[in-house]
Order: sequence, then structure tokens, then C-alpha cells
Amino acid sequence: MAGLLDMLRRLRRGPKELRILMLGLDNAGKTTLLRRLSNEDVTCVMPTQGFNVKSVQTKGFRLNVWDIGGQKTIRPYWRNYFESTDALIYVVDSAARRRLEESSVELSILLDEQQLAGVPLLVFANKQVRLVRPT
Ligand SMILES: Nc1nc2c(ncn2[C@@H]2O[C@H](COP(=O)(O)OP(=O)(O)OP(=O)(O)O)[C@@H](O)[C@H]2O)c(=O)[nH]1
Ligand SMILES: [Mg+2]
Repeated sequence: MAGLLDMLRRLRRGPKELRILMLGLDNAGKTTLLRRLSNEDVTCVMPTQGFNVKSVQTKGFRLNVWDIGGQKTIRPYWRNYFESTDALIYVVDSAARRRLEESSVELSILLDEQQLAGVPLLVFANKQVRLVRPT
């Protein structure tokens, strides 16, 4: 995340307000990540039916982070959020081996999108650590 911000800092001199779009399959951990960014409780996150948006102030930037639901039925709506995106964070559940193929297919579709051409991309390999200790 810090690396992405450094890159954006180099890319643009102007306004320090950025629109970050967060996409990825359902259950990848997007909403959890969004809540962590704003220091909120992550213990009972429900699948996102529409979207969540939060404004986070960090390292001299105001980040408006859009987290869109990743369920298959919601994916056709992702495109409604492409416009004016400054950076795309694509979240992958690295523990869900059997869904890596599906995840990469969705990412390659995004990479072909005209509206996202040239937008910096961060692929976030999530779920490499446990959220809570096993009991
Ligand atoms: N172990 C582990 N679990 C995680 C991590 N991040 C998220 N989870 C769990 O993964 C599940 C899904 O997380 P969400 O944040 O709801 O996933 P999402 O990508 O927003 O899913 P949709 O809203 O359906 O698109 C939840 O049970 C989280 O607690 C992580 O880093 N490690
Ligand atoms: Mg969600």
C-alpha cells in the first residue's frame, strides 16, 4: 500500500485526493481490508451486496476507497465504478487455491477495460495471516 502511494505521488503533482477502486472475488477480504484501513472492527463482516466507500487520510493523501461486492451476480456492476479511478486494488484470497483461476479470469477482463487503461494496479495477495488466533 505504501509502495502504491509512493508511485501515485510520483505520477501526479496535483490534488492529493485519490479515488481507489477495490475489486476481487466474493470472500477475498475487500471489506475487511477497507475496515482495517479505517481502524474499524473486522470481526463480523457480511458479504457486500452493493458497495462500501470510506475516506481515509494517510501519508498526505485523502483516499476515497470504494469497495464493491464481488459476488458473481454483482460483478456486471463493477464497470459502473471505473470512471475517474486513480488506482485499482485487486484483492485475491491466496488461501483459496481452487478459486485462483476464476480470480485471474476476472482480473484479465478488468485489464482489457478501456476505462481502466493506464490505471496503476496493486494485486493484493490477501489471507496470508490469520485474523484471529485459533482457539
Ligand atoms: N484468515 C483471514 N481471513 C480473512 C482475511 N481477510 C478477510 N478474511 C475473512 O474472509 C471473509 C470474507 O471477507 P470480506 O471482507 O467480507 O470479503 P469481501 O471481499 O468483502 O467479499 P464480498 O463482499 O462478498 O465481495 C471473512 O470471513 C473475513 O473474516 C485475512 O487476511 N485472513
Ligand atoms: Mg465485501
